[in-house]
Amino acid sequence: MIEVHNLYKGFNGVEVLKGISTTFLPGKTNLIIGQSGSGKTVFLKSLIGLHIPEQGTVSFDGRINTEFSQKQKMQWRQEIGMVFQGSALFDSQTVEENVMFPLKMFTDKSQAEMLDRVNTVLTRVNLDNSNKKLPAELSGGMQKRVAIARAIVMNPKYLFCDEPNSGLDPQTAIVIDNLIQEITDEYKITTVINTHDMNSVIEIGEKIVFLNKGIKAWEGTSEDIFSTDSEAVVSFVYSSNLLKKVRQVYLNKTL
Ligand SMILES: Nc1ncnc2c1ncn2[C@@H]1O[C@H](COP(=O)(O)OP(=O)(O)OP(=O)(O)O)[C@@H](O)[C@H]1O
Repeated sequence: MIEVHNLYKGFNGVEVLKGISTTFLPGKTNLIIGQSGSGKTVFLKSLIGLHIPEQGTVSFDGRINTEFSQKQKMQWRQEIGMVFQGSALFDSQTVEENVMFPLKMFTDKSQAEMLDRVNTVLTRVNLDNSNKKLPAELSGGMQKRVAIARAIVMNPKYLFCDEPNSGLDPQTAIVIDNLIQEITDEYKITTVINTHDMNSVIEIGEKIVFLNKGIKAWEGTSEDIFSTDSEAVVSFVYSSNLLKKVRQVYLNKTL
């Protein structure tokens, strides 16, 4: 389980995260949602140590990440897979080289062992026969698959995804969401996803944390979110006229 306690982070005296506490469920897909600028990326980066919080703690199965020794930090880094916004693949490297990168960096496996592992995860994300292609030769959805393969190649305990659907059409976005959900279930990973895609909330939100102006304004499940009366959540969730109408018809509630 990932436990966050009273997390504060700001820049140049301006607070962005204002005392966030929550837990992310083990072996589940946990979503962080909220409007643009609500602090989702800063929060995600603070969880994985790319931002150092001014106050508060993040613990991974009871281990507080800011208290790690150098050796423990290296170990913990290897337990984390990350899918960055926009995939963040190395443009000049092939699919195979991109996915092999963490293995080369963190392990002393032989080339044959690494290749075997790379092929296993590429098959898992349904990307056989693309080993020698460059990212530019792939569609956006295929690039996300490569990014997911790279994120799971080290068999991580925790998977963090920053807007994994950005730039994808709605149908491809659902396929990528489902892939992340399947991998989470299969490998029992604790997955944390930043998104503002309501389809993701419906499809894969086993736990949802809603941020509003750097504060955790609500948390619950994808079932609860459509019936909550929290004003901030309602105005985020029902931001489209179509959903406003659905709310009116099915829940007999107006905004
Ligand atoms: N390195 C930084 N230095 C200064 N301010 C920052 C930095 N990173 C983020 N911020 C500020 O923190 C606030 C929250 O940004 P953040 O990127 O976390 O929002 P977000 O919810 O992820 O938005 P989006 O959905 O558009 O990606 C913004 O006002 C942003 O300008």
